[in-house]
Amino acid sequence: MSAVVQIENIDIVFGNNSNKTLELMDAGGTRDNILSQTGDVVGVHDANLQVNEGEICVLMGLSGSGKSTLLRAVNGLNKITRGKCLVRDGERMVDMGDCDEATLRHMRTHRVSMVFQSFALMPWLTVLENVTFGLEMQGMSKKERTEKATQQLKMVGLDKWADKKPDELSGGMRQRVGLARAFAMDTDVLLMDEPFSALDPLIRSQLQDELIELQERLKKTIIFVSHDLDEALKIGSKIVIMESAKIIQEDVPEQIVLNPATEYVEKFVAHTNPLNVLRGNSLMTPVAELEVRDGLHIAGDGVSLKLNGTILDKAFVDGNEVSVLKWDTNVNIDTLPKDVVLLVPLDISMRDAVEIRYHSNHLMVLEKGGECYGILGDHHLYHALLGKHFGNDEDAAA
Ligand SMILES: Nc1ncnc2c1ncn2[C@@H]1O[C@H](COP(=O)(O)OP(=O)(O)OP(=O)(O)O)[C@@H](O)[C@H]1O
Repeated sequence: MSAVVQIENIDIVFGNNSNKTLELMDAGGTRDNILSQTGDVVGVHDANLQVNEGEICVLMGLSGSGKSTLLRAVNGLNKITRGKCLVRDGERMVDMGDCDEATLRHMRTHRVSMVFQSFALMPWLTVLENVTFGLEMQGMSKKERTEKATQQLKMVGLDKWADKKPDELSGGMRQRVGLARAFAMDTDVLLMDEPFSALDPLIRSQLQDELIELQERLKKTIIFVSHDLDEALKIGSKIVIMESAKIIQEDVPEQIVLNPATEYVEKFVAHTNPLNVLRGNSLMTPVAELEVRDGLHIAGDGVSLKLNGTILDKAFVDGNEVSVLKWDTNVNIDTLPKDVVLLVPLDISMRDAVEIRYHSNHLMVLEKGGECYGILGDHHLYHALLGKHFGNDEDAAA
């Protein structure tokens, strides 16, 4: 995978005694300790992070944990005290903390753009002019930039509002203009600092969906700051958790929920909705762990399975054979018959699994490439809903 942003051992210190502060940081001093000794605030402490092309990397953590400080290092808005923040510029990597003004300007106009929480629109310009503004800095002709901006406004459903001023728009619409402006710049990297947090939940969820959709089409590399884990899990392909200026966990969403690295992460995770994150393969009981009686695998809830090697041959409910039906996301769950055993994809989302179980009478068998991997029943789903899926809880086996 190719890195677009490569953060290497970054420390960011606010204050006038950075040499002394770095010494104290290296000696293991805490933030509070350092503040009282030097008066400096440690914004980021020894952060390492690689963000690859097409990823949405979400920086998550409590207020003051250093998310915005780290984000702002990527476009050179925050001075890096020590370490490197490399951003790809064609064939080379530019160190945003150690480049001349012209390079920094080039990077900000062509490689890295930013969407702010406060929208940061210019109130005296129209919606269209707000979007074309950055394109003018890129040296684009008037005709070209009007075309491009109109196209981006269309993408966020605001082309009819092009001539309005920002104060004639709602908060959600203004943030859409902010998104259109950032996407119009067509930079490889988009930095988004809590862009949706000022919006009400419905609009927020809608904009999250739109961002995911836009990203699928445009394949940008996005670094997104949020203090809402549900938002992070929904949009992030990678989650980075920060606490007290340090990165304490970096992983894919499902692993953050299944294996929180510390109590701090566990506290965040405890309040998330597992339906949106967990998948069948991390909840199931593997076929190998099922009891075998008289040549049948006992799946539980009255269901037993006859396997031919790893292939499901027959299914029985209370000793009577029932049909086996394959389900995938192209099949409408509402149309599924009730008295069948369903073969579902190994990585089925928990939301689909719960919905299937709501419509059918029996547990599911997880398959991939025709081979059976495990079973997923009520016990597994309740287990996850109750947050008992942390660690290696033995109780997970039905
Ligand atoms: N320009 C600055 N000057 C001095 N201290 C700063 C500056 N910017 C940030 N800090 C400090 O650095 C620490 C990290 O702040 P930062 O804004 O990165 O946190 P955050 O995780 O983004 O928080 P929030 O979710 O509240 O925005 C805080 O203690 C903050 O006070």
